Amino acid sequence: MESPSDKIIVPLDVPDAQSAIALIRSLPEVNFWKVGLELFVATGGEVLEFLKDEGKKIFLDLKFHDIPNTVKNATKSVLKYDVDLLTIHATAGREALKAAKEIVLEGGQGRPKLLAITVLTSISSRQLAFDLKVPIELPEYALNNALLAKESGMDGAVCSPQEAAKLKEVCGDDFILVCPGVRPEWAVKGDQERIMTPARAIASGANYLVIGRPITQAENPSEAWAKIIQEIEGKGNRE
Ligand SMILES: O=c1ccn([C@@H]2O[C@H](COP(=O)(O)O)[C@@H](O)[C@H]2O)c(=O)[nH]1
Repeated sequence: MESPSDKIIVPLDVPDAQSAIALIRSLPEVNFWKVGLELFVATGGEVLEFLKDEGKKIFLDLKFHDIPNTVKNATKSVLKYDVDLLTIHATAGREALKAAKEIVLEGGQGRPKLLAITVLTSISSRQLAFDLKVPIELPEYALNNALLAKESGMDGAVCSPQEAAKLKEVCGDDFILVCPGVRPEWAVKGDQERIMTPARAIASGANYLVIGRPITQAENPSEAWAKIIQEIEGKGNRE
């Protein structure tokens, strides 16, 4: 059985390879790292190669959102990095999602697993309705996007832990749910809108939690990591 530490993905939201490598070295207990837009735009594949050499798992969170042909070719370019997870916005549409899946299947490695972004965890119900003018409730919209992703061959979705239980129930156990928007009670929310504590997020059905600033910006990141693991194990949380 997977231990809580296998379920936590820590984002390398730093501006250069030097800072990324320092962070990776300072947290040897972390096995799964996320490389997102900030670091990938700055460094390309450099840190991905370092992570591979260190035997770490990689979530490449590039959140593709483009026409099918571009998503297909960008996914093809990702194959050379041999990463574990890759993200595409569900709102890129059915054809873009299917095109990405076809390219991964053609690659024959069974990787990366493809995850669709349902609704960014920084978006509130109010923003969805008033800024983005989406005329349905947020949980229903997230579920709709997850179902579109599943029908299009995606392996899973990125969602808020607040939507995880419903998405698991409807999309099934083998549909991987990766949840950012995770905040221990002692951490600040920052720009995240739809949050939940780590223990509750796991109990709600999240397969993986993405936890960044509560760990990486902590005075002692190793202690913050250990505290989160203890809270998930039920030793020390107040839930
Ligand atoms: O809906 C989404 C999709 C991706 N993210 C990414 O997760 C981390 C969260 O970091 P924190 O510091 O724990 O807020 C970050 O890299 C985002 O790009 C997300 O937050 N929400």
